[in-house]
Amino acid sequence: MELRLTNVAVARGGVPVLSGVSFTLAAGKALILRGPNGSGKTTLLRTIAGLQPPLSGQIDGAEDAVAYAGHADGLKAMLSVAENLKFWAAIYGRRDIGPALDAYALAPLAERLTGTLSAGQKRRAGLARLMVTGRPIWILDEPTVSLDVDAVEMFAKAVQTHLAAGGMALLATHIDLGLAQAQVLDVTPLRAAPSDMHGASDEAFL
Ligand SMILES: Nc1ncnc2c1ncn2[C@@H]1O[C@H](COP(=O)(O)OP(=O)(O)OP(=O)(O)O)[C@@H](O)[C@H]1O
Repeated sequence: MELRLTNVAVARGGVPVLSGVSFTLAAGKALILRGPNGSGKTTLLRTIAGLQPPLSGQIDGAEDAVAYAGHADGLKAMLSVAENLKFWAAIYGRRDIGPALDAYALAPLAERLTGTLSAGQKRRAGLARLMVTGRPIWILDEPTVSLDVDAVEMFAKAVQTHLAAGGMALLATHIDLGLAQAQVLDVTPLRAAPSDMHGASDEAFL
């Protein structure tokens, strides 16, 4: 199994931000997107995750294979950590949340409402979500925001374990996670967009 992008172009707010993106990600491999703020990393990741269509080009291997962790943690504030993880596991027809709790040292917080967690604790619970999905391709947008040094290590270990089991990871991050298997893709924006983008938005809720 592999993820393949062929000549993909993406837009945000109706304005093209990236074009000509091609790569292949094989089982056990990671790809790190690098580029300045606003260069289109999030837009590309959202497109691969199926949250918006590409402008043009071909994306193969993503359908039913992707678990996405964007800027939001994807947690229900009024559910506990364990309830959130069980909810996500159930969506993907799974039950076991033990390894995810262990990987992110969440057992002591398992019964806490996620709305009462610190930012870093929430982020750990949000990342643990990916593990319970059983999906092979993890798509992660700035996953280490709010994480302390120990939590970054937990995350790097979780990704390494996922890759070692034949999974794949696509990450927008500026942190060195020590992923020996990682390729780096430098994202170059088509043009400086802000002046073109007055009032344009493709989000239902901002
Ligand atoms: N909801 C939106 N509606 C319209 N335009 C948007 C929206 N979100 C982002 N943009 C614009 O799209 C372009 C690409 O943004 P994107 O978030 O993909 O960049 P990024 O590389 O992920 O940036 P960062 O490193 O700051 O997270 C930017 O010019 C941005 O201002």
